[in-house]
Amino acid sequence: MKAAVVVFPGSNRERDVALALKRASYTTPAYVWHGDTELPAGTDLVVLPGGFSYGDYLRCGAMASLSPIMRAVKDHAARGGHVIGICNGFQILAETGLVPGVLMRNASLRFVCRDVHLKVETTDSAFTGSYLPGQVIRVPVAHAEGNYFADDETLKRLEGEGRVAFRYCTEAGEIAPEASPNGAIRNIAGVLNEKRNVLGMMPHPENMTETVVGGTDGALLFDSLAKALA
Ligand SMILES: NC(=O)CC[C@H](N)C(=O)O
Repeated sequence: MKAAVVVFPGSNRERDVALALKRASYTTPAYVWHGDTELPAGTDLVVLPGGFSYGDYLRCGAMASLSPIMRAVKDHAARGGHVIGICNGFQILAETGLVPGVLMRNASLRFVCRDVHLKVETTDSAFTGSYLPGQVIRVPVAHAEGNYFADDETLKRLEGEGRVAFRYCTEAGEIAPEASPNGAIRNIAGVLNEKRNVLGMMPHPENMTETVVGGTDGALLFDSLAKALA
């Protein structure tokens, strides 16, 4: 799997995600500067990492969505290439329209940094194929604008097409509003696009990939990708 990690001014998880990808695929990802206009030839997977692109000015992800590289990322996705946006990367995907919905300020109006539980709602994607259906995993969140919202029509389509990838839940797997760190509608933590080749998610699987940092539940996402895009 050939992966490219896009670096924006203010990204901060690019090395974490590169390490997680390298561990899963035994291949070192390329870093691509946001001002570049082309992806490395043969790129299978584009990663938009977490962070504070452009200092979160205007709205998280709004300015980064207009970076020169995003045209190449859109073309890659249109050709069926895979794209994952994590946290700030999800915000950038939502701003570009590559995934539906918006990320609003957390309901608490506070930055929330803690572990959460997620229910894997679909294993029918290159990102989630190595999980068990309905598996409850623990990964961290660290964001101020992760409050997912979409209109009723969009939600109906997302649910009907099995495109909600992850939902915040309790440790026992209950989809309870109090299990959500940000007030996201229907506890949605991650969504797929229509062709299922683009995933946006707020939590950070790349920060839960080794026991020494608290667990390995996030590693399966990168294993899924390494297998699907081998
Ligand atoms: N860790 C992140 O990517 C944070 C995203 C964004 N800066 C926010 O606070 O919502």
